[in-house]
Amino acid sequence: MSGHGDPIRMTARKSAALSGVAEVPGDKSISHRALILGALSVGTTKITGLLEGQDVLDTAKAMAAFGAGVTREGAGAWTVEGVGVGGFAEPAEVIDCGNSGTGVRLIMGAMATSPITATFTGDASLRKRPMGRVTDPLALFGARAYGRAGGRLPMTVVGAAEPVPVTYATPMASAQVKSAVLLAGLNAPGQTVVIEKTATRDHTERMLRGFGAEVSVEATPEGNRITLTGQPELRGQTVAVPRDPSSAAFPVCAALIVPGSDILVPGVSQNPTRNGLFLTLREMGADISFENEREEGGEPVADLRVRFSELTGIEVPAARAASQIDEYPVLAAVAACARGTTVMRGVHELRVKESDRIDAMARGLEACGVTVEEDDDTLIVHGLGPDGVPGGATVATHIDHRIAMSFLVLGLAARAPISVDDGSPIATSFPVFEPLMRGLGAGIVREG
Ligand SMILES: O=C(O)C1=C[C@@H](OP(=O)(O)O)[C@@H](O)[C@H](O)C1
Ligand SMILES: C=C(OP(=O)(O)O)C(=O)O
Repeated sequence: MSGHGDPIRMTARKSAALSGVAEVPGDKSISHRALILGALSVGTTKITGLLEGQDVLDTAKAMAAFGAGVTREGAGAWTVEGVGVGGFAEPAEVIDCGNSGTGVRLIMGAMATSPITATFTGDASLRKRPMGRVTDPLALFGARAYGRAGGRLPMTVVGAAEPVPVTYATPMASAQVKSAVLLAGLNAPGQTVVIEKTATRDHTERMLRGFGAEVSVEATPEGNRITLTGQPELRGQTVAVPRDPSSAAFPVCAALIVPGSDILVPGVSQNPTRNGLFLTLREMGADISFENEREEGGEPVADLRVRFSELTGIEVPAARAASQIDEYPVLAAVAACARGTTVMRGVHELRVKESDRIDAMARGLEACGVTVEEDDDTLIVHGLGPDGVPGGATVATHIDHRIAMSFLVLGLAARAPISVDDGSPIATSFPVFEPLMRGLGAGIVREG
């Protein structure tokens, strides 16, 4: 949906201890991929636990527009009748990916090596985000892209009629770029290779293998070298989507900063390409125990028992950035409640998310009475300790779900309430955020 609806003003007030079980919904990254790989397979893919957030619903609609049969059978239960690699039909309508960078970039990759043309758009946030990072490598396969200045949406991609395989070293740590190249490589003859200096989330590689593609990963001095053999026959699968660790971050962080809290967050991914935040929080002194470690939906998971903790600021290494890239906003909120300074380095990529997240967090924290320093690639938060954050501000969320949720979490621990000007984007990734947080005892309300 490119139409961004009426803003929803929301407020969080200082909370009594949080308690209970926080069952967060399905992983957003895996949900997008389940739909796309299902569409590129022969036969039926049955998905359970699909995240029914707007980002993923927009991808489901897009897969139907490219010719797949996409049906909702029940809550989180979907089936996809695939068209096979190279089987995408030309969509008769503009593909609207709403707020989703993952959706648009992966779908561009998936269609770029078929002889079809598609036009993509999104909401006001997505239309500001750079697409050249994906269309540059797609051009090497023979695809062409025509967008607005700076490689912005709306953009038309003309797929390659005779695609050639590509070897591409990603210039930035981005699972979306890596995934777009691998998905394009599916319909190119021969081997497509992606080299990534820093490992990013590896769901595409894992799931491609699960759907029957040949994918190998080799550690080299230049980083991981991922090789895909083109033109496989992908076969429909059963996919049980595990819970989203990026959503789990919000109740986990809320429990850490609200005194007396003690909660359980089951089934949180321990995939090393996704678990950076939990390592960082432990280094800050967080009381988090990892119980019942097991595998769910092909991902290593654990139940997290989280208790309120007196936290200390740390230096978060740049090397960890990719494994917690979406968690920096809520980490910055937690850092405000820690004693001492938290230095987050290597975070430049945050500037090209749904908003410029370094700027959005810095301005919002300042409005709440927290001292912040930033440069292009660094965010530094001077913590005020538990019960030290004044709050009492309304923060601009810039159509960014993670900024909205981060400040609502901070409002649970601040001295005076914190409001966000628009909480509606929360529905893109975590549609049950409000009832889930209220179920733990958090005072989060809609205004007006
Ligand atoms: O591949 C994915 O599913 C994602 C990759 C990350 O983006 P980048 O590839 O831009 O780092 C992340 O921020 C996004 O929420 C989901
Ligand atoms: C960056 C995010 O998503 P996307 O890039 O898919 O819009 C996110 O969910 O934090």
